Amino acid sequence: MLSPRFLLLRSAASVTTRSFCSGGVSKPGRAPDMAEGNPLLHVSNVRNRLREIVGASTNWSDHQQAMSERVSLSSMLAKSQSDLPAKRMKDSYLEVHLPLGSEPQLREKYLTFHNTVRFGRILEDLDSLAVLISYSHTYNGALKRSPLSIVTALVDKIDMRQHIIYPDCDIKFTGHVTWVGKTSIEAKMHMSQFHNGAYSPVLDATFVMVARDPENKRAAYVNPLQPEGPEEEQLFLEGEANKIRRVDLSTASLLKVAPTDEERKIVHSLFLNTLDTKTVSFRSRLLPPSSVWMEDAKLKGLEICHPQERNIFNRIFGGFLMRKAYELGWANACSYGGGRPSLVAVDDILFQRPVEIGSLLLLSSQVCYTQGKNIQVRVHSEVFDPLTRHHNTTNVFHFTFVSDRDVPNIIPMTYGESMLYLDGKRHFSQTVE
Ligand SMILES: CCCCCCCCCC(=O)SCCNC(=O)CCNC(=O)[C@H](O)C(C)(C)COP(=O)(O)OP(=O)(O)OC[C@H]1O[C@@H](n2cnc3c(N)ncnc32)[C@H](O)[C@@H]1OP(=O)(O)O
Repeated sequence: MLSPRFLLLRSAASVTTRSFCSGGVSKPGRAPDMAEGNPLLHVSNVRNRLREIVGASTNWSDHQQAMSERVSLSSMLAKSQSDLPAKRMKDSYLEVHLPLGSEPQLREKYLTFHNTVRFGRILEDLDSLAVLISYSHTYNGALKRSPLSIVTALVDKIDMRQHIIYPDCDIKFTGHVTWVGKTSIEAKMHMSQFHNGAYSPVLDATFVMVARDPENKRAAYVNPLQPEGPEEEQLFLEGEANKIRRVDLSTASLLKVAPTDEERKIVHSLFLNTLDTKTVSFRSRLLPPSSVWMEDAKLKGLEICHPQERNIFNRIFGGFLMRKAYELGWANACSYGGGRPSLVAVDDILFQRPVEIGSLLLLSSQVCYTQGKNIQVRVHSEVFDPLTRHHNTTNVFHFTFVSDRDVPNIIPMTYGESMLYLDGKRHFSQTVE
């Protein structure tokens, strides 16, 4: 679904003759709509808007006061979903600009050493946008503040449609709600970049957001969604199918059930390939040529969760967690493959529990599956409480990278590692399907 305004911008963009983004061209990658000062939502205003919607504090010292003010909004929550008016997809449609071409001072924050765009920053922007889209869907003009606390539950999928993101070309995000349950919302977003005189697609993302009460303690109803026309009906049906697929995937998780017959054969064949034929022993294992033991393909990190990284509900911002996990995963893929890997897909990032401010966040990345030039990386994050010494998983992230060369085969040694390998293979197959 495209709004008339979006169509107008696309046609304006298509008349320019600028060829490509390079440092030598004046005002490279500056889209006409940005150049003419079109008053569209600037990426840096998304978070300010979110703060206004929920009444979040701008100073950490005021956060308790802001939180207690929000508690009083509980009485504004709907008692059932049918008490809320149905919304259309266009009610939540948003278009946000990241003018890297028009605003050179903005580039610094997004720039990598290799003169590409930091994908971790894009993940942060997508997360904020998904939240704003969800608030647009649940907007109630009669209320000054929204009583809902909308959090990211899952990044279902991010498909890269091109690997290069230019650091000096304007970027545009668009998106809207495509499906709702009772308390959950699916938002689809698209990112495109102004290049060769027109916007071309860079990525498609699907996030699932969950609405909670003002204290973020229990689920809260969201407005139903009324699709209009066959295109929107189709999006809604896909959302329904996505929900069923997620349930099926979680039911078939290798943490709950045994691998399939075919998967068992794969694990056994990997095992046989590592046996030392000279010793006829189950215990003596040899690494096959051009291979790496899984144990040797890990990279770990620690984050101290400072107030600066808080979200509007005074927990750690999901986008920050994604950025940190992505950068660790990328560094691991980089050191594993020996080249500079590009991201192919992000899938199934699960936000299992919130990360409190002040937490010690342990991030652990593992290359878990390889095929040709492809590297599948899993990043696990957990908070560690130094007083109780308890560890609690908060997130699991899955990233698929492609290297510029063939990479060594990753080989599991233990049964647990074999399950990680199969899980990685399942995720990889999903992304290349
Ligand atoms: C100021 C600058 C920053 C501005 C940016 C603001 C951005 C704010 C966004 C964030 O940063 S959020 C931070 C990252 N996310 C989190 O910390 C969430 C951590 N996870 C949780 O708190 C819980 O796991 C969660 C609330 C997501 C789910 O809790 P429950 O498992 O108890 O949920 P419940 O069983 O009550 O189900 C509620 C709904 O969620 C759905 N759900 C739960 N887990 C899901 C999942 N994994 N995938 C899809 N849907 C899921 C579930 O189907 C159901 O939908 P329906 O009512 O529509 O049927």
